[in-house]
Amino acid sequence: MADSGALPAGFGELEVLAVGTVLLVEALTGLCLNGLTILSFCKTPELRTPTHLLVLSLAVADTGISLNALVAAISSLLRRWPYGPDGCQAHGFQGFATALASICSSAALAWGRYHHYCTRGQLAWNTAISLVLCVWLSSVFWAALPLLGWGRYDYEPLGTCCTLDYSRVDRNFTSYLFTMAFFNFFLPLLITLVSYRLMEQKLKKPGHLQVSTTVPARTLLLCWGPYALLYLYATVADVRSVPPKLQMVPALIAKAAPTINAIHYALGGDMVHGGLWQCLSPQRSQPDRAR
Ligand SMILES: CC1=C(/C=C/C(C)=C/C=C/C(C)=C/C=O)C(C)(C)CCC1
Repeated sequence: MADSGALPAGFGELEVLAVGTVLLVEALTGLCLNGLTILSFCKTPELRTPTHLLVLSLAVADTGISLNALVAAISSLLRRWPYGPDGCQAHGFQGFATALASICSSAALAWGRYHHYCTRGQLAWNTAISLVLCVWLSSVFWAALPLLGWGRYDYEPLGTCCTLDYSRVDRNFTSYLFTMAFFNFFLPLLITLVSYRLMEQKLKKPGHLQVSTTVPARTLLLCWGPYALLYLYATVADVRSVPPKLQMVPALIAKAAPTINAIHYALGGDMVHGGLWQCLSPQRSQPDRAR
């Protein structure tokens, strides 16, 4: 359906509408919640701490995923991809870069919190800025490689969004997939798991930790695990045996990550409570600066 407007193989009229609607809801909630997080950071000087810079990086990345989902939602509802093959490459690159930045920002934040809670010194601005730069430069680097010929972007089965193509499994695809997944999924997941485990061990006393130690790793696994499974499956078996509708499920699950992250890191923490609401009602108490 990329340009034609005809229904893609394996999808009915109602299913295309359902995918478009789910994507639209995910995109709009992700944009609103992460926009609120970014606004809180910009409007409240008390929130401008190195640890919150990592939350900001995550919110910016998640806004990028939500914008990507919005484009996919609109073209699904239009039932065609109006931006041509170059638009598909740009959409794949933008989606991939922001998705990888989101995964790596979660890991950076886990490490930042470990540093904050378990070592004596506060996280320094230099360290936080270097971490954010590393996250974004490495995400852009890995997302640019398919444009340069290592891996490639193509339409997802619905034909209304683009991502790393897994329909042609060759050495080029497998080598890119495993290297990229190692640096952008397994390593960040390991850093997240180890950081929160160490925090738990070090601060065993209840009430010491104001952050959940299990939600971040679970969110990474839940939101990006299905993609990892689909791509892994594509390397060992014929992916055409997976119904196209089922192939769209990981994309829909992953695009819920911006909403889950915003609820957990910003709305559940002091970012929005202490930030935006404080802007609106200045008589409120100052937020906990350290978290
Ligand atoms: C491939 C792959 C990964 C990344 C998937 C991404 C980043 C998908 C982004 C898709 C988008 C944004 C689609 C837009 O329509 C992981 C999780 C690192 C693990 C290994 C397999």
